[in-house]
Amino acid sequence: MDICTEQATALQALNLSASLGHGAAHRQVLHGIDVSLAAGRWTSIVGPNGAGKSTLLRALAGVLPHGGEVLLHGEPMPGMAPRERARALAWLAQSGAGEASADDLTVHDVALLGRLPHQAWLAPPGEADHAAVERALRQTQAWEWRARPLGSLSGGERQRVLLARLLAVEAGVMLMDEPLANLDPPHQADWIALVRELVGQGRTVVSVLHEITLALLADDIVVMQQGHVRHTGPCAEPAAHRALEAVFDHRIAIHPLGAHFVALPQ
Ligand SMILES: Nc1ncnc2c1ncn2[C@@H]1O[C@H](COP(=O)(O)OP(=O)(O)OP(=O)(O)O)[C@@H](O)[C@H]1O
Repeated sequence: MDICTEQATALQALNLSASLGHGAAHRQVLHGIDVSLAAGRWTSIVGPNGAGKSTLLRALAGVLPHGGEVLLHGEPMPGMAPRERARALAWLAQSGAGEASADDLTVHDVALLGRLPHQAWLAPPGEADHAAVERALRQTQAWEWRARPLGSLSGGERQRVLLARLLAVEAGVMLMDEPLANLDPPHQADWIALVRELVGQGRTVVSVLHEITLALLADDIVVMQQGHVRHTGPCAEPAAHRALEAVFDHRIAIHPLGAHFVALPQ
């Protein structure tokens, strides 16, 4: 079932394929993926280790060469002006992926990087940029650390700053790879509340998550295995739960808990 039969589509992959590695390590990682991600909803992408979740997210973010097409609001991404695209779609990389180079920057300056797509070439940041950065750092409770170098923070604190950088973009579509990595349970709950708030404002959130119980709090789910999408649909549907159990070799079982669902190891 297509997620977006009734909603507008924010992002769409058409026959998407991608390969990684060179020489003997070269391998095809995504195999002809067709998926539609609904606008104004929160979609979780889940699947076993190595299923291709991060690769799919990177291809959707336009940061990985790929075959097939990615459409953002119906428009082919390569045809969009880079700044326009960077304002419309923001991406949070998997924790630790290429962020060490920002270690000497202050927390404030890291978050300010999220405003680059809004700034004129070589122009200093304006009032709107500073306001967006403060808002974002307060949303992730990172404002107090604004003068500290990123490299001096713990893993979870750092993750909250990188999340603030993404929020500072104020993009309509936000892709997040393992946004809950290193976050303690209260900050995981804060992130979920924040996503609900963003979706309530009409934004689109797509997150790769490993914790299935948390992933099932989303509106929709994309279940991946071995570079293929095995299922897409609303999180509450039994077909999604059966697909999840199958891709994890029935080593998890999904049970209802009040209005939600929990995934328990078998
Ligand atoms: N540089 C690379 N060269 C070759 N293969 C790679 C490379 N990077 C990743 N892969 C392979 O691509 C596949 C998909 O990786 P990807 O990181 O997208 O999976 P994932 O579903 O996000 O995994 P995880 O849950 O472990 O984070 C894996 O089998 C991985 O081994």
